Amino acid sequence: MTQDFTLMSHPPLSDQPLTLAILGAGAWGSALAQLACYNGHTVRLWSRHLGNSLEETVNSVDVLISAISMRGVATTAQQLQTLKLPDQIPIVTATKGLDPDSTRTPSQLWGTLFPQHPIVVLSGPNLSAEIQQGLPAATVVASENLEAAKIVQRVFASNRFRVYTSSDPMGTELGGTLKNVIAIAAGVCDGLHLGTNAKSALLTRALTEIIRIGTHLGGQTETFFGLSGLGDMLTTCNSSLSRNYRVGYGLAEGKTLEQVLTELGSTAEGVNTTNVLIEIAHRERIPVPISGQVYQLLNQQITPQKAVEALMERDLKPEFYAE
Ligand SMILES: NC(=O)C1=CN([C@@H]2O[C@H](COP(=O)(O)OP(=O)(O)OC[C@H]3O[C@@H](n4cnc5c(N)ncnc54)[C@H](O)[C@@H]3O)[C@@H](O)[C@H]2O)C=CC1
Ligand SMILES: O=C(CO)COP(=O)(O)O
Repeated sequence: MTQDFTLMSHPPLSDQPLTLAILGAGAWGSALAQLACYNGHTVRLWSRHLGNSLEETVNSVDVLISAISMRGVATTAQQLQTLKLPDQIPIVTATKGLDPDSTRTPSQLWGTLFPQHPIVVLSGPNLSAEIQQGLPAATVVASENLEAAKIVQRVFASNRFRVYTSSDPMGTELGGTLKNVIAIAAGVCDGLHLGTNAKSALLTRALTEIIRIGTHLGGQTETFFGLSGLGDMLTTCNSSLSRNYRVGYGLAEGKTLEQVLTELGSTAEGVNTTNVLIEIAHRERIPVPISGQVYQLLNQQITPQKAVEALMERDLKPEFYAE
């Protein structure tokens, strides 16, 4: 049994109504389903908890969208490989995380398992609760296959959701992924009441750190100044709607990580992303001072106050220098 969604729709900006499969019926999958239904598309929503058939869900769809948490991406993609996907349909990944086993991004996982399909990354400053309320927002759809990105752009674009295309999937994906680590740091900063100057310093230096890692891994510098980079960082680091921000805030209040995650009861990708990022940074010798302190904090190696001290007392240097 598959679940077909039809909510109140408005005249679509897309050329014709399509049938979409959305995998993951959590906060983000549901918000994406609402946006697609608003444009008159038929949405089949699948999750392991709904108990519906994955095979029936993907049968004859025009676009497949994954909004599964990182921990479910590899197994779900492997499960899909055993089924028949319609030829060459775009696969859209909206997950913001890094795979702990391979240290790869979701789009890399999908691309390896489905080489015949164009892979499109969807990422931007998109707190699902605001989108579900119908508030205006913008996002980026990025792919090496620009035609596929344009199809996805038309699927979601409306008077409440502005969608830009990009030809830099890696940069677009990493911006949304790495800012979750920084959102934890921003939550700590606000939870300790360090003030506006400290927060601006943190976010500005964090953007430099994200660009250093992101370009090393293949993203383009300019992408990190766009919606999926700086844009998403500003949203997530300034909103108590962000679960990653709430993790940092809770730790600053003296709660344990376990306590914070239990209270949250939902996905905070930044915790796993920090651990995987530090593994990559050690392996590739990339300096990541802010993420390094978040790592120590999450792994109970340092207190929030000591993490701030450690960042303030680093070696003095010019603001901009060549690596
Ligand atoms: N909530 C938001 O505002 C946004 C979330 N995202 C990203 O979307 C992804 C999902 O986030 P949410 O929907 O908020 O999380 P959620 O916790 O509300 O939902 C997670 C979904 O993933 C599924 N899932 C988890 N483990 C699985 C497994 N092992 N196998 C199969 N399915 C599994 C769950 O059943 C659920 O449908 C995350 O990577 C998040 O960073 C991106 C943009 C906005
Ligand atoms: O990615 C998000 C907003 O763009 C959602 O942030 P959280 O996962 O921290 O809630």
